[in-house]
Amino acid sequence: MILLDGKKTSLEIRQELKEKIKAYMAKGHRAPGLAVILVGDDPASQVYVRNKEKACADVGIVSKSFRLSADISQQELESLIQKLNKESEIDGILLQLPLPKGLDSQRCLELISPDKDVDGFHPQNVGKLMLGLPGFRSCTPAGIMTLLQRYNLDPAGKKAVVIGRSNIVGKPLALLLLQANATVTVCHSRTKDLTKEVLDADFVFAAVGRAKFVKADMVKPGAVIVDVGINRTEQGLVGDCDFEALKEKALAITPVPGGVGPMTIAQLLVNTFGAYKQHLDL
Ligand SMILES: NC(=O)C1=CN([C@@H]2O[C@H](COP(=O)(O)OP(=O)(O)OC[C@H]3O[C@@H](n4cnc5c(N)ncnc54)[C@H](OP(=O)(O)O)[C@@H]3O)[C@@H](O)[C@H]2O)C=CC1
Ligand SMILES: Nc1nc(=O)c2c([nH]1)NC[C@@H]1CN(c3ccc(C(=O)N[C@@H](CCC(=O)O)C(=O)O)cc3)C=[N+]21
Repeated sequence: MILLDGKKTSLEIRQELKEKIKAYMAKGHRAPGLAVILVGDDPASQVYVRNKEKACADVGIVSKSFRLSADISQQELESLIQKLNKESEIDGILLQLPLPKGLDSQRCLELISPDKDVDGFHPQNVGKLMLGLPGFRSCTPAGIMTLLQRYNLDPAGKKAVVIGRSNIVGKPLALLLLQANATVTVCHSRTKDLTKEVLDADFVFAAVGRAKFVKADMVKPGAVIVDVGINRTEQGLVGDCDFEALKEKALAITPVPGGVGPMTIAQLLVNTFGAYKQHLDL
């Protein structure tokens, strides 16, 4: 079994990025800048935002965090986004999701300038993904594709099953796999015979949000398994896949923690550097 080590791979990517940013700064350019907006006090979101800040500092991206109270108005949040859109030293804007009730996240995401949309959530970037045009890609799916590439696991011509169809993971992941020439099936809560679909797959991607949802008897021996799930249980952080049972059967598998999560953060840094280079060229 090959352990797809997202932690290690993300550190390699971060090291490479650090060198590139250093080279830009040595030429006299400003540092790249990322604005992170966190509304409310959801503990999980606070952990992610802290991890993102640390990762930025480590590679030389200046991160500016905006921690707003849960009772902020839609209007106030929109004004902050509009202000950040205009700031020349801010290359990327990340609005941590989910937002507290009463705030319209879709409206906010559409307000973020597409050239600063390092999360790849703006309809313009989503459309570009659909068309196969260059643009920002959602960090989790893009990070997963990079992880597979670094382990020389090519889904071209293979059967890929994605469980989950969210706008941030399942749907964009399915499009990236299609672009990589996989034959893609997307499953969800209304899928009739999930086991039958998953048993057929050479590559299984689980983004469901239910602890140990994918069991060993659901997958074909020799499949590649990518576990996106982050579930906080009494036994700690658990993925959507039953890792202990699946590791015997899989050709390769991602752990949780230490798999997809760190790759998501590395991709955010890569996207921010991409936005920075575009902004310097303008
Ligand atoms: N590691 C990382 O970087 C990231 C991890 N995550 C984690 O990944 C998981 C998924 O996140 P996200 O995509 O945002 O989740 P959502 O809750 O938005 O989507 C879950 C999907 O799973 C489907 N689903 C639910 N129950 C079943 C079922 N019984 N059978 C088949 N499909 C089912 C849903 O179907 P339907 O559409 O029909 O309701 C839905 O499409 C979560 O654990 C989240 O914490 C998320 C983002 C990044
Ligand atoms: N605008 C926006 N963009 C996002 O990309 C976004 C978001 N909102 N909202 C929430 C989800 C979730 N997400 C994760 C990122 C890193 C880890 C991560 O680093 N996980 C570590 C463990 C961290 C821990 O201990 O909790 C790991 O898997 O090893 C997990 C989940 C990004 N998301």
